[in-house]
Amino acid sequence: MVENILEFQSVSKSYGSKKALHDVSFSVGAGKIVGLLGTNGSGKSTIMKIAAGLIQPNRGTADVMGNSVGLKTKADVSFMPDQPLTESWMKVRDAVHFYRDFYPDFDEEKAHNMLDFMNLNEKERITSLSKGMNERLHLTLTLSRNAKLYLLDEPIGGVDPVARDKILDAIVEFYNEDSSMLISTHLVRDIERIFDEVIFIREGEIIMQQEVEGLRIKYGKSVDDMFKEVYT
Ligand SMILES: Nc1ncnc2c1ncn2[C@@H]1O[C@H](COP(=O)(O)OP(=O)(O)OP(=O)(O)O)[C@@H](O)[C@H]1O
Repeated sequence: MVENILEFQSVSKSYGSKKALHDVSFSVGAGKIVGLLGTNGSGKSTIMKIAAGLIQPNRGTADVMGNSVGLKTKADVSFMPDQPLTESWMKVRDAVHFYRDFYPDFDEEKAHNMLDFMNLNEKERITSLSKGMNERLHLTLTLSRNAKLYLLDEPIGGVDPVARDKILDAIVEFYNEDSSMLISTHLVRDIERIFDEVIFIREGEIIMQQEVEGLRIKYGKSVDDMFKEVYT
């Protein structure tokens, strides 16, 4: 069995002359939910896009299940980008069918159950959904694949605090424990309860990877307290 589902080793990435990641190394173990925490522009989305195989690092290696990120690993990875992938003409139902036809590992029954849980109407047009409802839909589509690794980029940025709790419950409930999850966010306090481990990133560099339990015991602090301390 491969121990690390995702592994970055000394990854650097620049956009033109702008450095986004510098010598980034971390891993996501099997069965773990890991928070990727950092302020705006710290490099979270860049990490997600590299892991999803959408962009290439300039230096270093990124592996999923022991394979270098590429065509082969895309089948193991379900990515929820911070911008929706669906088309404006679609109804919720069309989006589900689109994913079902596109991904062989898509579980349609799970999608219907999750849509119910999320209070989403399958007849609704995607263009008429609010930002928060759109996020619920994309989370549903992303989690309804039977993937090894789920990458969620800011999954709760657009939803109100009450709905956030519901969405986190959905992540925990519908998450398959044989797989792993990397979730980027700067809304640390709202989401920290679901993390096994957290990674702090600042200006393109990893400054800490720690088990949440360890953090509480070693420093006597919540992840949110630690986050505020590191970033202010
Ligand atoms: N396509 C691009 N072209 C040029 N610079 C970019 C591009 N994408 C990202 N950057 C820069 O790279 C750095 C990291 O960006 P990234 O989007 O990875 O951060 P982030 O932590 O996801 O931020 P946010 O929380 O605001 O989404 C930022 O300085 C950003 O301006």
